[in-house]
Amino acid sequence: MAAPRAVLLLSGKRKSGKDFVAEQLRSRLGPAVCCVLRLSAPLKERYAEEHGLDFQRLLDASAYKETYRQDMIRWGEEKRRADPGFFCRTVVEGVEQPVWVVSDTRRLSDVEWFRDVYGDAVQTVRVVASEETRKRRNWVFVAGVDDAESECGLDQGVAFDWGPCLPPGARGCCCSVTLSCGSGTVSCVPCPLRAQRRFPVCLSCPGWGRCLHWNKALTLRNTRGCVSFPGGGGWKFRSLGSGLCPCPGADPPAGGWQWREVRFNSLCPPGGPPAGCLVVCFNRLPAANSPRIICFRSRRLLP
Ligand SMILES: Nc1ncnc2c1ncn2[C@@H]1O[C@H](COP(=O)(O)OP(=O)(O)OP(=O)(O)O)[C@@H](O)[C@H]1O
Ligand SMILES: C[C@@](O)(CCOP(=O)(O)O)CC(=O)O
Repeated sequence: MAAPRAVLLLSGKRKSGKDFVAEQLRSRLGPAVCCVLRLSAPLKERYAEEHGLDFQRLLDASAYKETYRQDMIRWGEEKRRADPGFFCRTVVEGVEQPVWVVSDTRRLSDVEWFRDVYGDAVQTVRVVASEETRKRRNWVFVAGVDDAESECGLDQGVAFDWGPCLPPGARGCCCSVTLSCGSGTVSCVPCPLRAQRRFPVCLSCPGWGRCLHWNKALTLRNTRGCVSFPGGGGWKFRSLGSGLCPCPGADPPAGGWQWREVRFNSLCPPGGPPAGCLVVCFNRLPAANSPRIICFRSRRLLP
């Protein structure tokens, strides 16, 4: 088996479109170049065998699959406890194409396995759809599934290489922002990424966050005039109040945060954004006066 040139690990909530995106990639690149790997395929196959079910029906986006999801999760987690790399090893067996798209990465242990084995070839991709869209695709919240590791295992802890909020043509990020509060403490923004509920994201922790309520939580001053929103009239950055972040010393300083430097780049600098930067990626402009969606990717704590 040849080593892959690229391994794209797709993750995202149920009905966000992971399989759809994976198929798009495969059809654009062609089956000789790209193959779609599903960690859940060997899981579903064995589960179907053991439980006398229809394996093919567990593979598609059907109600049939959803009936068994919770029990498949339980069953798969038992297997993973015994051998965390079991499903990963099984899906890569005999694959010859140079580009692999793993369409259902759900757990940190899966990301770690691929990174350990394939190193820099691995790229993490977050697929995101709004709750409304997912509902239109027949998603309904199920306790024990949507609030469990299977759905939330990668909400934190991975700084995704690719996200949903890049403007057309941008790679990596569309602007980078350096934050300083003068005292070196960290700030947090409330973030509804997880099931649209507000939860704290610490800017010192790597990972993607998304702030839908920018007026309440995060506003920016567009110092260079490179990015503007219709009807916005400039951006401000406000104090967020306290009690949002679990990290010690995380409260914003008196008077709120200030910008030390704001850089807007159309492309990420080679090697990624400078250390200590908060990388902010802006979604396509929404209609005037609708809530702005600001996605950000944080790096490390600023000095
Ligand atoms: N961008 C899109 N445009 C149109 N339809 C889409 C798009 N993305 C997904 N869909 C449709 O939404 C449904 C759910 O998508 P998909 O199965 O890819 O989601 P998923 O994230 O893989 O879900 P699951 O976690 O349940 O496997 C499918 O019927 C798919 O065709
Ligand atoms: C049981 C499970 O593999 C089902 C995944 O199905 P799908 O990717 O939504 O088609 C989910 C999990 O492993 O947690």
